[in-house]
Amino acid sequence: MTDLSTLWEVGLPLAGAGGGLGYAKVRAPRVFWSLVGLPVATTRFAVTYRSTMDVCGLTVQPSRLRAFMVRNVARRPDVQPVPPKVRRVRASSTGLRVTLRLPAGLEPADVMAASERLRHAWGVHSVHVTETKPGFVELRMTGYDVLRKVKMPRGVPSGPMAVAVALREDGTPFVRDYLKVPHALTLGANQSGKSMYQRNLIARLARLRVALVGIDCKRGVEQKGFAPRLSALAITPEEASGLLDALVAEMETRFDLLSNLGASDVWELPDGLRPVPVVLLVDEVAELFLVATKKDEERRDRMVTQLIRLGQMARAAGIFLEVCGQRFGSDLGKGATALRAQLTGRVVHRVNDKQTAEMGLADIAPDAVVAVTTIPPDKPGLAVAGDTSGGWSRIRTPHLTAAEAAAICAEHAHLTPDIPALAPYRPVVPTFAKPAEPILVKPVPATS
Ligand SMILES: Nc1ncnc2c1ncn2[C@@H]1O[C@H](COP(=O)(O)OP(=O)(O)OP(=O)(O)O)[C@@H](O)[C@H]1O
Repeated sequence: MTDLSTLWEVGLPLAGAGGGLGYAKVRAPRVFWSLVGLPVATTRFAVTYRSTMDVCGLTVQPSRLRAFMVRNVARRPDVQPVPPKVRRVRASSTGLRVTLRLPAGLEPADVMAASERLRHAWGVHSVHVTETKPGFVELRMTGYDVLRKVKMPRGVPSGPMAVAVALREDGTPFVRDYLKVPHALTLGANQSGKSMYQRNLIARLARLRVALVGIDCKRGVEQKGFAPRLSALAITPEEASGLLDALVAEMETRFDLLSNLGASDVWELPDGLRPVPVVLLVDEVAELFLVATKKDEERRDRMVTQLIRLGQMARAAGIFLEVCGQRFGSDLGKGATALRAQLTGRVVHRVNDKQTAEMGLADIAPDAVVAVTTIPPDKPGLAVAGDTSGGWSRIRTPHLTAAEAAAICAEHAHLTPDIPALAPYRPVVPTFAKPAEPILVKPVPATS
């Protein structure tokens, strides 16, 4: 029997009567796309490429030399407009990727502006346009909504600190590369999928040679399950304050080492001398800013200062920040916006108001703010990821239960590095006592 949960809506281009191409929406398994939709869409692309580019306004007038050759050598009276040259076509389980060389007179923005027209012309779910190098663009076409049920593509991202944590709507993985973007902020309302994002991140990082450090002031409800793979965990604001002090001390020790060895960055050191990279995961940053008494205020100010110091300097020492929260504006308290400015990787899930979306994205990718406000509540895990280049994309994490993530952490517990400065915060991993062996009593007959 067909499992209805695996059915996908596939735009299936059909050859209609009279040679015209029709378009039918059918409910079909995802594999159907690979078996039928993809070959049909590829053929349709190949057959209609020139005419589609022409009607979508993506052709230019031929050069004089070309026009001369067409008329006098090929002996054709009409000289056709020239579309971009197709340099490469690659098919994948989610769609097609086509590399185009743009002729003089066309720019990537022209192709981007026509992407909606191309999508309809070829009957695919989406067409995304990316400039790969000057003069070249890549059309990424997907045959169905890849974010509906996320399946990560195979293959590992390159780089010692890079993990594929979610899928982009163009079918490519969203890679969190700490060497490119050292610190990041994840925002979202209740039930928007923030914990799922962190869970995926931890599950991927757990496999690398990296120390994971958690701050989860909700008494550890989110992060305690990952204890076997955590080098340190703080579950109260008091512990968080001590842990941040310890991390700053560790950063200073690492700078002493760099200075003694004449290096400016831990990645310049040979493998044997390089301190293990540390990723600090803060579950709900607002908890660190909350104050009830004057004494709390001092601790809060100290913690925020330490976080800002880590944000400003820790990258070179191999310490990276991954901060999560519902909101992150100046209303949190002193130092909030200074800290936010250090967290340049931004992932914003569904939020309760436009203002929160602006807190997350307005300073780095203003166009993305509107995209955040359109995230529907019935699609938890869907988010908008922005980067400092002003670009942004819709992403969604694969579904991963807390138990699955905890199992991955337990499996990779042997990779957990010991960092002496953080030793007082190393979580105690609960060991469950083995049930006692049942005592076998030899039955004695009642009559004996
Ligand atoms: N990528 C996803 N795919 C499918 N379901 C998801 C995804 N992300 C989150 N969910 C579901 O949405 C619900 C809320 O997710 P999650 O706990 O991560 O949200 P949250 O933002 O951390 O919420 P809170 O702030 O209340 O803790 C969960 O039931 C989870 O299973």
